[in-house]
Amino acid sequence: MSEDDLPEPSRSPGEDSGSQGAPAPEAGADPAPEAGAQENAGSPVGRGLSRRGMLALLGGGVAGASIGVAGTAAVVAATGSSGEPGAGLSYPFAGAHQAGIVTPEQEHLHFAAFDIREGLGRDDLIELLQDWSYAASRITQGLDVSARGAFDGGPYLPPDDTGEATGIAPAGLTVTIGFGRSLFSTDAGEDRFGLAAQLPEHFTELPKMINDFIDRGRSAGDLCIQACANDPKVAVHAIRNLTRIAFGRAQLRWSQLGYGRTSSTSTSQDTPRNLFGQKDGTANIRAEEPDRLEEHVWIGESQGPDWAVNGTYLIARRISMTIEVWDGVQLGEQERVTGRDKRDGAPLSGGGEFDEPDFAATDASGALLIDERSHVARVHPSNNDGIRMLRRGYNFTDGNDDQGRLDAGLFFIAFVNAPERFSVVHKNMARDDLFIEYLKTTASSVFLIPPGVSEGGYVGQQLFEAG
Ligand SMILES: C=CC1=C(C)c2cc3[nH]c(cc4nc(cc5[nH]c(cc1n2)c(C)c5CCC(=O)O)C(CCC(=O)O)=C4C)c(C)c3C=C
Ligand SMILES: [Fe+2]
Repeated sequence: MSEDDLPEPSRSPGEDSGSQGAPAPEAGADPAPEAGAQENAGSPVGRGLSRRGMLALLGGGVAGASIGVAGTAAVVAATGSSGEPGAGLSYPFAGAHQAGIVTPEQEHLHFAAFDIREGLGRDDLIELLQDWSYAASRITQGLDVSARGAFDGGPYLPPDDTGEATGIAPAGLTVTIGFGRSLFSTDAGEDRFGLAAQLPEHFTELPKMINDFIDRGRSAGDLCIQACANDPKVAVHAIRNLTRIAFGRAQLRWSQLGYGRTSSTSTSQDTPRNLFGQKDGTANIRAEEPDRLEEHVWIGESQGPDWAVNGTYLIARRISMTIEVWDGVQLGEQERVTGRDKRDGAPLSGGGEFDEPDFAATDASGALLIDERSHVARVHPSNNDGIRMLRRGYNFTDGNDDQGRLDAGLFFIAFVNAPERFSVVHKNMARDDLFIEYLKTTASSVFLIPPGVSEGGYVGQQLFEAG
């Protein structure tokens, strides 16, 4: 992918030849009045980073350093040269919905939540979202975060881009940006960004569940970024560089790495296995099911508000799985708990993997073939007012405890058009799902994922234009 394949970039101060001869801004100086309102300001691809974004890449305080360097070369991270699966694959950043939801689920995740720095206001938030949109529109196409990138900023400045994705990007990278409830109103009721009136009525928190041991430091946040890619380094590069751009404006609150998808979001994908060895994602909503997506995933006009239509809610739950306990459980019991055959993922009522479970089917003695307390029975739409969700989770393994047990599990991600609908299913699961014995939830978050970015827009623009 060459930079020439992208819409003509506009020239932002100090970023390329357009700034030749311009006075070098002093690092740490307030942005010029016009900063953030650069030429072609509508286009995330064409905008360029704000002056503050560029300063952040310099480390936020290189006293006296000039950033008015004329850099003429477009820096391009070569695509598809590593031989990694999907290395040359790219998904557009712009669209009706954000990428990273129905996009065929990639193999690796780096998820991050951020808090906006105290004292910052609405314009600062908008500028950050513009900078993130600009950088995301580049890195998802295999480019460096800025035109100067990893190598063309000259020998006397830290490079704009950290460089580790060069040669392996974009690897199917998607960057999905979301808003926490605290962005609209803090727990103390503070309206830091003049957004309280825009808080959607459906944007509720999840109730506490049985087996919830929630670490607040690993939950929630003002903003989130979900970076998914088919190469782990590309996903980490995305979060690392977007975090750098946010320096001085938003601070990383928590982050989670995930490996090996635990779902399928397209009919083109095989069903993967989770750390319990189960086929996971069989009955998921897929990109090829537009009616189900409209009904269960995308925020519709009747749900609103208008600015959020075509967006969705992301539920993230870090669920530790007691894998050593599970590993000692007999195969037949493991299957009873799940309600599906472990080898082929078929429901215990019979048929193949993709056949619907028959919860009324019995054996010769009259016993139900699928236990009423099995996971599949508890979470099935027929037991939950027809509610479905789009699951997009990942495995995690974060070391071990002092008894030698792995700290491993499922970083569960689901997209629904109202958190309350997720809670209905979740309550049913928490109440008497046989699975609960093997699970412990250590973090829980809800983020609103605003609709997609139009050519010429930035993530969340609809919200800020709404009032
Ligand atoms: C409340 C939402 C859910 C949580 C939390 C959850 C955790 C969880 N699930 C598995 C493993 C499997 N889940 C499966 C199906 C399935 N799970 C949910 C919801 C939650 N799971 C739904 C809605 C469904 C689909 C139900 C249906 O329509 O049939 C399956 C079966 C295969 C599949 O369809 O994907 C497995 C296996 C784990 C390990 C886990 C927490 C660690
Ligand atoms: Fe499940």
